[in-house]
Amino acid sequence: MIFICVNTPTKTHGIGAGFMADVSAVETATRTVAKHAKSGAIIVEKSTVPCGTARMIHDILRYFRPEDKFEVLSNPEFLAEGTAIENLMHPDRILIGSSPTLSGLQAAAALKKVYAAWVPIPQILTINTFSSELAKLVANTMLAQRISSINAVSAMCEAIGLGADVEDISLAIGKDVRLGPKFLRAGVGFGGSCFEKDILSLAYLARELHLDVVADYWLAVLRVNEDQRRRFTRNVVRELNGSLRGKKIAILGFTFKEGTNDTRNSIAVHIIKELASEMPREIAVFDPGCAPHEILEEIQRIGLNKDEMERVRVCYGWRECVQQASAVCILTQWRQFRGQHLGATAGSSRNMAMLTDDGLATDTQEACISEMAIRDLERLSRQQVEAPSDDPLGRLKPLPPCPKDCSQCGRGGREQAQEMVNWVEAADMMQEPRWVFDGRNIVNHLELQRLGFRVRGIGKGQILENTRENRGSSRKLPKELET
Ligand SMILES: NC(=O)c1ccc[n+]([C@@H]2O[C@H](COP(=O)([O-])OP(=O)(O)OC[C@H]3O[C@@H](n4cnc5c(N)ncnc54)[C@H](O)[C@@H]3O)[C@@H](O)[C@H]2O)c1
Ligand SMILES: O=c1ccn([C@@H]2O[C@H](COP(=O)(O)OP(=O)(O)O[C@H]3O[C@H](CO)[C@@H](O)[C@H](O)[C@H]3O)[C@@H](O)[C@H]2O)c(=O)[nH]1
Repeated sequence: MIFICVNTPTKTHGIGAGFMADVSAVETATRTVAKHAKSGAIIVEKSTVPCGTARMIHDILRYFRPEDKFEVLSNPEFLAEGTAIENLMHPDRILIGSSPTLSGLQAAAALKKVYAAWVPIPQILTINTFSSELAKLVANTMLAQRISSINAVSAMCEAIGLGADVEDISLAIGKDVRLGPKFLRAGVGFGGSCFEKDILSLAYLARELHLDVVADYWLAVLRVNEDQRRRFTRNVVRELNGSLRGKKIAILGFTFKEGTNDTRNSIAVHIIKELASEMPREIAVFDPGCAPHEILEEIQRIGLNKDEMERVRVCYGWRECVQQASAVCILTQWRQFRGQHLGATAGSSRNMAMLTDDGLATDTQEACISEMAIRDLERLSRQQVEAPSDDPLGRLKPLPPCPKDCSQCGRGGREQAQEMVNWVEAADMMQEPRWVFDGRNIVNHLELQRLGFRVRGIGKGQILENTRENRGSSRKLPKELET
């Protein structure tokens, strides 16, 4: 069995540029396979590809090896970055697409047997090749669609004000078993190397099939995502009185999501570009998962002009980043940003209501919940002892520890990069008006306000109203910032 897992980015030139998936790496890999594979080998297409790619692989093999027989299966990968091993060991499902011929079904059965070594049989689905290829694109598009839907709601909450809180809405609708609680976390939008390219690929297919309304429907998911991050940048500029000149902006979080060092198509990249055009004194960037030189290389690719680029500084720790900043923008959901002195729960007013001045829980319902949480924890830890190991054959090797002078860790070493943000200290280090723009709703907004920060989260109608009242300002904003 030969697995093809090469990259399939969006085409950047020629027909379909900006939409169609570029399958040239699959094509090249298939040629390599054609050169070396034993007759009868099963070729497993693991890359995310447009419908019909398995047939292309089959045609290439037939062209180069007309005498030999190969089966081509579609077996899309569903793992998410940061949880790859967990997703591999405990997948929701395994999808195997084959041709409906006897040899196709036999090949599918052979691959099923491989997975059956650790995946329960009912979770291994065998379907036809085209459905399998399409299912992968649809799965990613629908996950992204949920994020855009809740982000669209967050925009409405902010506009409504009056305490409308998107986190409360996520909680409320997620309890409906038909909707479920996952992928309802509002934020500055989704990034990464997969969602955008797969939506574009699905929309391109719809357009090719002359289904323009369908294509536009899927593309709206991306439009909401772009609007979400632009709205975030507009809000930063707007709250800083319409101009960033002379101000330092700290960016906490550069990777497209927590638990990875992947910066491909990160929301931070787009936001830094937009903020840089406002000519701030400095944009300081820090990410606990990403080597500073990698951040810099990625920013150099954004296409900032020389003047803009000179204003960007990549930092080795949060202190250096927030020092003298007028505003902090949190763009990735790293736990380190929640802070030493703040609760682990997000910035919802619902979570805050239970805290008194000394931080003790007063609400009996919340107290009850913590008791239940402790019981849950106990139950989980018991289950874990009984649960099968993630590595029953002992084949996974732990990563060797990082050397002291590791270039990936940078100047301050890994410890500095991993340090929790101390918001009390940050308050002293920052400049007025000490804004925190919480693009992932992860910090405790009330506690930060108590420390003297002005805080703006995503989809927090109430906080916007409070902030305005606190300032007692009826300042008129430039027209373009009002839109
Ligand atoms: N990254 C993810 O979390 C994820 C999850 C599910 C599916 N996918 C899909 O998996 C595929 C790969 O994604 P990725 O993120 O690993 O991409 P990647 O760019 O990180 O890795 C692709 C690798 O393929 C290699 N490669 C390219 N052409 C080759 C050739 N002809 N022969 C041998 N090697 C070749 C590249 O050198 C590179 O190491 C894509 O189709 C992607 O959509 C990715
Ligand atoms: O409620 C949510 C969940 C995620 N995100 C953002 O969405 C992006 C993507 O997150 P996630 O899906 O967890 O990471 P990926 O590694 O991109 O994984 C997706 O893309 C992979 C590649 O195709 C698929 O295999 C996975 O199933 C699919 O989840 C990140 O920027 C997240 O911050 C949100 O904003 N809100």
